Amino acid sequence: MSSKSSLLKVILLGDGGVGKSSLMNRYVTDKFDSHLFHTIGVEFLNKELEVDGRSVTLQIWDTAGQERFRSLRTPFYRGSDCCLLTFSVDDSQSFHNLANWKKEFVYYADVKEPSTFPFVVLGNKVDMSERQVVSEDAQQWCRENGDYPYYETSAKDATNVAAAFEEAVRRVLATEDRAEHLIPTDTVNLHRKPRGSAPCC
Ligand SMILES: Nc1nc2c(ncn2[C@@H]2O[C@H](COP(=O)(O)OP(=O)(O)OP(=O)(O)O)[C@@H](O)[C@H]2O)c(=O)[nH]1
Repeated sequence: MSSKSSLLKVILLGDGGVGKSSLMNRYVTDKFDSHLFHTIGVEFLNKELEVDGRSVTLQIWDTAGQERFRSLRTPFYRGSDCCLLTFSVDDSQSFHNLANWKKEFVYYADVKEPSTFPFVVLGNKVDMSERQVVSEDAQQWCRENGDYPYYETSAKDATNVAAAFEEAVRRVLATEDRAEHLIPTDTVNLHRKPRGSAPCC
């Protein structure tokens, strides 16, 4: 890995029980617990990785999906570099609620340009035999909302979990690269002293 590592904050949002904590635990510790308790407020774990030759420390924030914990989670949205909107493929209501999750995030994270913010959508629990949400509907939602990448994951058997987090990192890095290219090179920095200048009278 190169010596310079970027710290990226990625936040997992979605209804209670869709598997946000399980996805974070699978990715960071490579473990799965079938008897997890509901998250209260937020928790986070760090993971170091290299994506396309760039070193990154991913700070993954797992939030409580239950409505009663809303006021405990929303203060942590600010400063997120990427948002993973998560639903469970065996729960159609969790899919229909994605729009509300996006809205809540945009408001509390104070996202200035939602159309260019890096969202990634995860349809979790694809190992379950009974589905309520078909891939085509999820893909269509992603297309209509901003061409978001869509990953069908299973925290239980690890399907696509690493791929989804790596895509999140790629999206953030691509957004940052675009922003850097947009900074005009002929701007004047008012805080920088001219080199070798005499003290002002
Ligand atoms: N079969 C299957 N079960 C899963 C998967 N991911 C999570 N679960 C189970 O679903 C239940 C809820 O998982 P959590 O990870 O606690 O869900 P959460 O979204 O963090 O829930 P809140 O903390 O309430 O927001 C647990 O019993 C998990 O074991 C998966 O990919 N497949």
